[in-house]
Amino acid sequence: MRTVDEHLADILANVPVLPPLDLALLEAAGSVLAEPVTAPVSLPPFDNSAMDGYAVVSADVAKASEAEPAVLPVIGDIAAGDSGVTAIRPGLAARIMTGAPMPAGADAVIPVEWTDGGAATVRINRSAPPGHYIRRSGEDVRAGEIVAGPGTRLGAAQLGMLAAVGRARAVVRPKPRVVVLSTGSELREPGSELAPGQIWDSNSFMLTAAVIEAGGVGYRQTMVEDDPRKVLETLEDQLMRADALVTSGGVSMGVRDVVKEVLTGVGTVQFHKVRMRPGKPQGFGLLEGTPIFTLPGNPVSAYVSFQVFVRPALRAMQGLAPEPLPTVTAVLAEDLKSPAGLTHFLRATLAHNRGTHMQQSYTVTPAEGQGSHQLAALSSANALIVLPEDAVDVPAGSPVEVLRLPS
Ligand SMILES: Nc1nc2c(c(=O)[nH]1)N[C@H]1C(S)=C(S)[C@@H](COP(=O)(O)OP(=O)(O)OC[C@H]3O[C@@H](n4cnc5c(N)ncnc54)[C@H](O)[C@@H]3O)O[C@H]1N2
Ligand code: MOO
Repeated sequence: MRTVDEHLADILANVPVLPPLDLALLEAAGSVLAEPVTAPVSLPPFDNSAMDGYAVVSADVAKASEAEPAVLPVIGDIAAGDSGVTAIRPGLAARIMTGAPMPAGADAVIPVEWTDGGAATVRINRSAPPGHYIRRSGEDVRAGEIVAGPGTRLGAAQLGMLAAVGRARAVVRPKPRVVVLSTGSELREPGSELAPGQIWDSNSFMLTAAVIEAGGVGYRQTMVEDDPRKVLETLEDQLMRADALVTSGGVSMGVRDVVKEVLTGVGTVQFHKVRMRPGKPQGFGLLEGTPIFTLPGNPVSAYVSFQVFVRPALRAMQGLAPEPLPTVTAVLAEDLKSPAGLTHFLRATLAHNRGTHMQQSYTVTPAEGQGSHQLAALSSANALIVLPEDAVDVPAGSPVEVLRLPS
C-alpha cells in the first residue's frame, strides 16, 4: 500500500513534458506558452486620443467656461488609422477621434460633450490640463518588454496580448491528446437497449470531459469487453494518437480484471493499492514512453482518481506546475467518520458565507450517498472534502480541507 502523495510523486517523476510546437495563434488557444514573447514596439505605438473630441493647446482653453467659452477654428479631422502628419499651432483645434494619432503641437483632448461640436469653429466651455485624455506611447507595454513568459496558459486575454504585439504564431506545449477507454463486458453505449446485467458506459464520457476541463484534448474510444487480447490490441492501436491513455475498470481482484492482467509487466506499468477511499486500486506506467493511467471502474473512484492523479500529470506534461484543484478551508456542517489509515475524499456542497468583513468563510456539507457507485451524489456536488489518514471522528464545526471541483 502507498499513500496518495507517494503515488502522485511516482506519476509526476515519470510523465514526460510534451515537446514544443510552433502554432498559429488560434490553434494555440488553451496551450501553454513555451517561449518568452517580447513586444517589438511599444503599445500604444504613438500618442493618441482617448476620446472623440478636439485636440487643442491646453493654454488656449485655460480660461474656458460656460459663460465665456474658448472659440477656436477647426483645421480638419483626424480619424483612427490616419497616417498623414498633422500639426496644430496655438489658437487652433483639430477634430479628433478615439485612437487617432495626436497632432504635433496639441497637448490635450477636449471631449465633444464639453463643446458645441462645431465643424468649422468649436466653442469649448471647460478647461483641461496638459495631457488631458491623451494615451501615451508605451503606457501599456514598452518596446522590448516580455508580455508573456513560458508557462503562461494562452487564454483569451493572453492571445489578445500576443496579437496586439504583432505575433501571428507562438511556440507552445500543445494540449495533451488523451485517449479514454472503458473496459467491461457489462457496458453498453448510452442510447442502446440494456439486457439484464448490463449498464450504460458512463466513465468514458465523464473522463473525456474531465480531460477537456483539465486543458487536454479528449478522445473517447468505444468501450472494450473484458477480453485480454482486445484490450491490449486497442491500447496498442491508440498509442499512435495519444500523449496519454486513461482506462477505467479491470484493475481490482476479480478473475476478469483484464487491464491488470494484460498490462502487468508491460512497459513500466505497475499496479498498486493506494491508501485512499475511493480509488484504492490504481495502475500507472509508460507504454512505449506514453503514460497510461489505469483507473478503477467504480464511477466515483474513477472521477476522484482523475482529479487527484491525472489532472496534475496533464498539467506537468504541458510545463505547468502540477497544482491540485483549488483548495479552501471550510467549516464542516455535520459530524463525519472516516476510516483510519486512508485519505478520504467525500462528495460535498461548498457554500460561501458572506461575512460582514472582507474575510472569506466557507461551510461544507457532505452529500448523502458516499458509495463509489453513487454518481448522483457526485454530480450534484461542487467539492470534495479531503480527510487525512489520521482523521477518524471529525465533529461538526471542524475546519476541513476542501477541493473545489471544476464547474
Ligand atoms: N475482492 C475485492 N474486490 C474489490 C476490491 C478489493 O480490494 N477486493 N476493490 C474494490 C474497489 S475499492 C474498487 S474501486 C473496484 C475496482 O474495480 P475494477 O477497477 O476492477 O472495476 P470493475 O470491476 O471493472 O468495475 C467496478 C464497478 O464499476 C462499474 N463500471 C466499470 N466501468 C464502468 C463504466 N465505464 N461506466 C459505468 N460503470 C462502470 C462496474 O460495472 C462495476 O460495478 O473493485 C472493488 N472490488
Ligand atoms: O476504492 Mo474503490 O475505488 O472504493 O471504489
